[in-house]
Amino acid sequence: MLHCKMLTVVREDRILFKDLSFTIKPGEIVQIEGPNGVGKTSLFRLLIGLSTPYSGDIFWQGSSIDKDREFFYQQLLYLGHKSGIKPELTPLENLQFFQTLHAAEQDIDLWFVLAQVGLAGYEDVTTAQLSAGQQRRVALARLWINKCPLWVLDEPFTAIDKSGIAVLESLFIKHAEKGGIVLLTTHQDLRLDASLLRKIQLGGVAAGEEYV
Ligand SMILES: Nc1ncnc2c1ncn2[C@@H]1O[C@H](COP(=O)(O)OP(=O)(O)OP(=O)(O)O)[C@@H](O)[C@H]1O
Repeated sequence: MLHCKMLTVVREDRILFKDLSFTIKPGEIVQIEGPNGVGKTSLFRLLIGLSTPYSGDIFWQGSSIDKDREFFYQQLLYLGHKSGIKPELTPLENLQFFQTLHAAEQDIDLWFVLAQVGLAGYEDVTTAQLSAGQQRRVALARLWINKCPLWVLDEPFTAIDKSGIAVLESLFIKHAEKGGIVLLTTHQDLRLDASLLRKIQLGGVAAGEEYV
């Protein structure tokens, strides 16, 4: 379970959000919503330890993440605006690299994974030569091989076409069914059934959504 308690973030003397609290249970897919600049990425940066809140705390499995950050990071897969892939390596080598460095499935067929993200036939091409969407797909392929329960995905669908988004939505459902958590931001309209997707609105209240 992920619990954010009374988080306040200030940037350049401006309060982005104040006393933000929410809890996400295993099996939930949660979209943080809000207009450009409202603080979605800033919230995620708190989660991954790239910045600290002005006040408040974040709890994972009942303990403050400050108490055992190493444990928390082992449980967390983060995908940010920058894909974190190595352009000089092939898609296959990128996944092998990820598999070696992180808690990842070792027995999974990486050719199968690359086919899942629509990169069959591109396994051995230098990633730098791929299109923007294909490069993003290389980064997203990590979702198939990681073993982390908590996925924090900042705009995962950037440059991804409609069929790619549908494949990812199915993967999110599978992850949630196994007790995982998907926390994401996107400006795309998701096709996930409303019963499967919880929305948390930053910076205002929209109909049918939750303001925290
Ligand atoms: N390190 C920083 N120093 C100063 N200001 C910052 C810093 N990081 C973010 N900000 C400001 O905080 C605000 C929120 O930025 P953030 O990236 O969290 O928004 P966002 O909701 O993710 O936006 P978008 O939908 O455009 O991705 C912006 O006005 C940004 O300029």
